[in-house]
Amino acid sequence: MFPSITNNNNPLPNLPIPPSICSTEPGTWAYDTMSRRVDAEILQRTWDDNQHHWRQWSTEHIDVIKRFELLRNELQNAATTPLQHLEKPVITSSQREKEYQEWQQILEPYVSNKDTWLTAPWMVTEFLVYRKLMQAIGYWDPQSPGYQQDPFRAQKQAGLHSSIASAESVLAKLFYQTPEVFHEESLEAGLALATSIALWGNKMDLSLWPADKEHRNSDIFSKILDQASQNLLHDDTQVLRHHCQMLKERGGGQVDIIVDNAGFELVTDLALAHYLIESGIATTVTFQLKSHPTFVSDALEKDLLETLAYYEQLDAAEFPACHAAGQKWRHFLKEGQWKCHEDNFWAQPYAMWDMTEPLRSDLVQRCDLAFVKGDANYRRLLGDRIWDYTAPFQDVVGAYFPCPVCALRTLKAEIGCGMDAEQVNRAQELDDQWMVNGRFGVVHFGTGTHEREEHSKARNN
Ligand SMILES: O=P(O)(O)OC[C@@]1(O)O[C@H](CO)[C@@H](O)[C@@H]1O
Repeated sequence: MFPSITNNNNPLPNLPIPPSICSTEPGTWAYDTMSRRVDAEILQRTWDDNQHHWRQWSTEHIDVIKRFELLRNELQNAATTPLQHLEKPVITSSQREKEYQEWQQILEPYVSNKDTWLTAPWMVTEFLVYRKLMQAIGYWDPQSPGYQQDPFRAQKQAGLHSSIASAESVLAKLFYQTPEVFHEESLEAGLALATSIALWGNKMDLSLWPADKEHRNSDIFSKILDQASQNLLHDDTQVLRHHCQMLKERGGGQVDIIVDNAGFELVTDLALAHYLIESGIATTVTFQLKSHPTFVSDALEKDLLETLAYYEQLDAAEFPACHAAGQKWRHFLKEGQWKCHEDNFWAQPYAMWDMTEPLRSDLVQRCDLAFVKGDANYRRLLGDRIWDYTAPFQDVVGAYFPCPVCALRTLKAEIGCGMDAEQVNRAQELDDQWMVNGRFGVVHFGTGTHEREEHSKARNN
């Protein structure tokens, strides 16, 4: 078995690497996703939202509808359709060439092995759906009417607009009802609240909970936050607090947020980033974002900028906390306290121990703490492999990650580590869907490889 698909010399987990999750077992979430859900729910909804444009777009140059239907057809026959390499795209930059070559390398073992959409690792096939969708609409082809067009735009906007009541309540709670949290020396209450908001924001994922206008006026999120502590299956908030305290005492560090979904979850990440700057934990927060639309709601830089623009123009009388936050966020961005970075790696199925360059070296040399948001990113932290649920997070992730890392994840896939056996038993007894319905969450902290300390020691000697 090959633990790595890039054959690099990156550090690996500290335990033997278990097999990958595939989508061959009926009754599992992976099987349901790849044999039904991506086609019948996700691509069907994408069709409903886009068919009007696509009918107009199909030109002699690119038949979007035909290519979209070919993809759907493959997925409708997922059990018998072997994976194929991607079509050679229009190469407009060295970045595009690199991305294409990386996909060739990712797919090669499964194409050679004649694996199908179900027998290849789930992580690879699920990311491939979205990569093929981008190719179908000509997302990178300047001649295509689909060039740089986000097929999930309507759903992302609905997510942003429909969650405004929840956002107003949560931003008021963090920034106005408890202003002392910013100045508190111990970081006790503020960090716990800000991370809890960002963690449970991950529950509101559009691919599972399609947004609609009906919810605009209801504050669903407060109820979720009220149940937060009883639904945590592992909580490293205290260890995280010690690390953040150290950063604050050093005058603030460079903190990254490896972002997951646009819409409400992104607002909760912006709230966390806001807290990190104002509390003095961070001098800079870098948002690590996807380089193309994927997994329906995953955020790109343009989604973050649209969110900010939407919040700052909200009526200050109706939504005072959202409006004020929007203005503050604009200031952070303008002053360089917030930065955005898109990278192909975040939209690819590599295990995180196969992180590509120059991203990995950047995290080693620059980043003092990376928050990793959401389920799909967490799956990649674990290489989407079947670890024992009780395997320590430090051995699985902390041992190889290029910098100190904190995962904030609600459970939406049958995978996990770092949980006490009693907590796993409790969740199993309470809910037979405990691994996939987003009801339960974890806060995990890992030290990372300490390469940065080693580099600076070597420099100083
Ligand atoms: O990353 P997120 O938004 O928290 O969750 C992504 C997700 O909805 O997609 C996959 C199934 O399609 C699972 O990893 C997970 O359930």
